Amino acid sequence: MKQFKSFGLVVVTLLFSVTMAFAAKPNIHILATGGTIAGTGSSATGTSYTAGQVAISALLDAVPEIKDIANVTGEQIVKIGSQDMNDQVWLTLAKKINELLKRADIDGIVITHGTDTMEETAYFLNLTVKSDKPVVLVGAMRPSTALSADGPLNLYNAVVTAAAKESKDKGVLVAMNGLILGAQSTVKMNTVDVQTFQAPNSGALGYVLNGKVFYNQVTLKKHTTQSVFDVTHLNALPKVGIVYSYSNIEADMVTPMLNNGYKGIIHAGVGNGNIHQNIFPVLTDARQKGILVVRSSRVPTGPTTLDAEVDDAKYQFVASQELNPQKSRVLLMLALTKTTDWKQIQQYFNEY
Ligand SMILES: NC(=O)C[C@H](N)C(=O)O
Repeated sequence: MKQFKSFGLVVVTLLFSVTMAFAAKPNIHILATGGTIAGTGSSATGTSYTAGQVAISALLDAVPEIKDIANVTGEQIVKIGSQDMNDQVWLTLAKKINELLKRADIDGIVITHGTDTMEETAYFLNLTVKSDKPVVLVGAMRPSTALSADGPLNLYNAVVTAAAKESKDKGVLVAMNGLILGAQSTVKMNTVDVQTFQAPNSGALGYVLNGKVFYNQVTLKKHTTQSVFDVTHLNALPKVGIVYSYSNIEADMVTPMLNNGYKGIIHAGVGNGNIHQNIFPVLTDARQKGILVVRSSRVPTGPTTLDAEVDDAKYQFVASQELNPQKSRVLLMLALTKTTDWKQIQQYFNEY
């Protein structure tokens, strides 16, 4: 009888600790979109491969250690190279994440994503997710079949980041090659290197080491719960395009944008967002037609500032501050869902 009692006690204790261990682990949901992290190639050493081939379940099976840090569930949203990313996927992701994060049984989200447009998706979600729970994007520069594929450790680090209490209210994050970067400041800086994601204007927010996160700074830009942008009832985004400037650019590169439904033009200018005299009149015509014009720069670092060589107030142009052209496009699309007032839009560019 005594033996039976102590056996019962052991079983209860075991059950309790298993339940506690399970309960103590955060619940992380993975949304998979494809990219090189899910890419396969015919050779382990070559550079040619196809992105977005492997399902999320197989990616997770490759990193069983993830189960030690979180209870992970996952679903496939799309299976694409992120060069094919589009507004519909962004809207789907934002709406889905907002629904998922309302649930008490989900503590954070990881999105597997191609690196080509990761910074844009991250910034779009940074402005449209309405929760302070961690949302972390992750990808890889080498396909899953490569020697020293970077995907498995990146995925592990992304789950560590999403599962960490310290990641709360930091805005949408990118976890790549050991760094934790903020969506607003991170940029893909190298076409092939695994250390491609950097924040050239302000630096990384922190890093992941040995399964733990370490933060050194936070962003002062508005994001997630402070953002005024809401996609709940949106099924499309205003059409905004980018014009890349260069020596001798001619007006006919820009004029088609005045008659094809564009609500906004991002000018990737030279230097501090300067505009060639050949296209300056086209951009002032755009303003006459009510099309918003944002001056950004093709220079990779530094802000595009108000009233440097261009009198923005005179022409009713907006200066992009530290946003590069592709992120300026994201903010202008969302800004245009609220207003066409260039002064208000300039305010958004100052704050976000
Ligand atoms: N490294 C990558 O993920 C590149 C790939 N083209 C993508 O963005 O999907």
